[in-house]
Amino acid sequence: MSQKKSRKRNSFRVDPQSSSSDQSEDPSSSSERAQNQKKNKNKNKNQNTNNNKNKNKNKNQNQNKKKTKKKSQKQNNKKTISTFQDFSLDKTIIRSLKKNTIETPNELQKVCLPKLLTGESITMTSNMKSGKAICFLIRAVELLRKYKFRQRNGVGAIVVCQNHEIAEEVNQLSKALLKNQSQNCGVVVEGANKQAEKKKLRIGVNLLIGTPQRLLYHLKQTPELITTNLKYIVVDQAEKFLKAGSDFELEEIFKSIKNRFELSQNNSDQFNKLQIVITSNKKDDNVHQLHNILRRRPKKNQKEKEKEKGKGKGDDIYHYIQMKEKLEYQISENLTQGYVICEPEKRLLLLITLLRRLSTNSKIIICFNSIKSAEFHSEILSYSQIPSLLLYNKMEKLEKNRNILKFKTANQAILCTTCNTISNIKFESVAMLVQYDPPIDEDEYLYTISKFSQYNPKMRTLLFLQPIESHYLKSLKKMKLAIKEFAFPKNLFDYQKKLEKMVNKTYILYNLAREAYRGFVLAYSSHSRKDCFNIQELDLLKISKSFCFEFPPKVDFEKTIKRRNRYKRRRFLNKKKN
Ligand SMILES: Nc1ncnc2c1ncn2[C@@H]1O[C@H](COP(=O)(O)OP(=O)(O)OP(=O)(O)O)[C@@H](O)[C@H]1O
Repeated sequence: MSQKKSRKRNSFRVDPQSSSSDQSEDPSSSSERAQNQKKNKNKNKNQNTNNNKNKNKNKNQNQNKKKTKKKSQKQNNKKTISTFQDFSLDKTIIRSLKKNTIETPNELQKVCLPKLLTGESITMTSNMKSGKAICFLIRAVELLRKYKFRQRNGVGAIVVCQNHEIAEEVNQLSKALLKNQSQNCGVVVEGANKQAEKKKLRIGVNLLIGTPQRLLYHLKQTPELITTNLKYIVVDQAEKFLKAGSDFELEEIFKSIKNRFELSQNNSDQFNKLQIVITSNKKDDNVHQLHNILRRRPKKNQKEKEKEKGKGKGDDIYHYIQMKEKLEYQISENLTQGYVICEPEKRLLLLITLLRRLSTNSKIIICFNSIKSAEFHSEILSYSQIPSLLLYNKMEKLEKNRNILKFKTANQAILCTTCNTISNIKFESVAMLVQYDPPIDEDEYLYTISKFSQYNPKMRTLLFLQPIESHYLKSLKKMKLAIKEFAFPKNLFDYQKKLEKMVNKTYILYNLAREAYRGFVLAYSSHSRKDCFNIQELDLLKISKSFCFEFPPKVDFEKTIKRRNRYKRRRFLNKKKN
């Protein structure tokens, strides 16, 4: 019994190797053992396959879990980004956004802001007024805050705008966003006093907004302008630069910034670290390529490009975000759109005649292409006993609000303004919108008309065009707009000589007229639609008559235009050489 017990105990303890030694000792039980071994082997096999199956199951389960996690993360991201707090922006920025009635981010901002806030360079393409400026300005303010910029640190961010109207608009938005911050912003544009700008730059500007020529001037001629701490550059509405053929000015700006970095010893690599943001209202292949051109990357062979593609490194190290390809506007069917073709010298007389006939019991808005022009016309209308209100973005807030309220509550009123100013104000019961200077392009025309038709479906619109601007009309008609020609009135109010005398005698009026004339010509020369608005074809003698001058006054805009032409010629010759 003791032996049996010991065997039994051993059998529990024996390992597979020792069993082979047992076989040699007891051959009669070998067949049973072989069968057992087979069974064990089969069992092991089954166990292994089961294990493998379990492993695969686990793998699949893990993968599924990961997928569901990612999905839920994405869903969470979509769900969570509903307010500006979700971007973990500073409270002060959110407060100033709220003050400007910007409480929830729109679709574009939900996509672009996270990328901008992580310091990525991007190109944003989307419809007009879709919140691009707000998006890049939030990043600028956040960046200046983060690095605790002081005036002595100089410029931390630059925004390049195509014309002074856009620059002023961006400046207003930046001022609103920087209200609770210790950083400041400044604008440098053509037509403004250079010495005053230099003085401001000497004291220190953290967010610098400007038109390309004036920016270039200060980069080259103002050594007190500190750019060694620059972190961020924005090119706003890049398609307009390309349309106007002024992208070479952008290249020059980036070149001189690079030179400035190279001159300061410690910052030789800083140019490559710059965050560059490009915005565009239209999808354009050239806008897509602008990033590499501005970065001044050396051109690569086909082989090098293919090699990089294989490694997963493209030439494009920035994100291209396109929200909507086509602009969608809704224009009320009851809206009457019209245009009148008018010789330049008769524009003002036509406007006065029209207003005299129409202004009883109706509200009329007149859009001009520059603030100075709006100011002058408002003044000259009141001298001609047609009282009018004035409205522009740069105005003092109190006066601006007062004028908006006056116009909104009046039964009969005339408002002189610029296109950019009124685009975001809700005006109701307006009888007529007069576009004394045509909007920059068809899209802007459509945008303003559709905005107004929302609140004034039975309104009339009137576009003033000169005979040399017939191309503009063609492009409007291509968009299949129901725009018809209004007959030119036979008896114009004969007032020209009186007006000229009045302007000549009154010092304030004369200065206003001169500034308005200058503003008009500068705005005309910076038009992106060169096929429609060609400064070379503009008859300055006739135009000066519409500003109540007998002869064109002496103003220094020719210098800027000449300089621009010189740049273009040089660039054209360089291209030819290459
Ligand atoms: N999330 C938002 N909520 C409410 N209003 C907004 C929002 N984003 C922008 N806006 C308003 O829309 C208007 C247009 O915004 P913005 O100037 O940023 O657009 P944009 O796309 O840069 O226009 P542009 O076509 O002139 O380049 C501004 O008055 C701004 O206050």
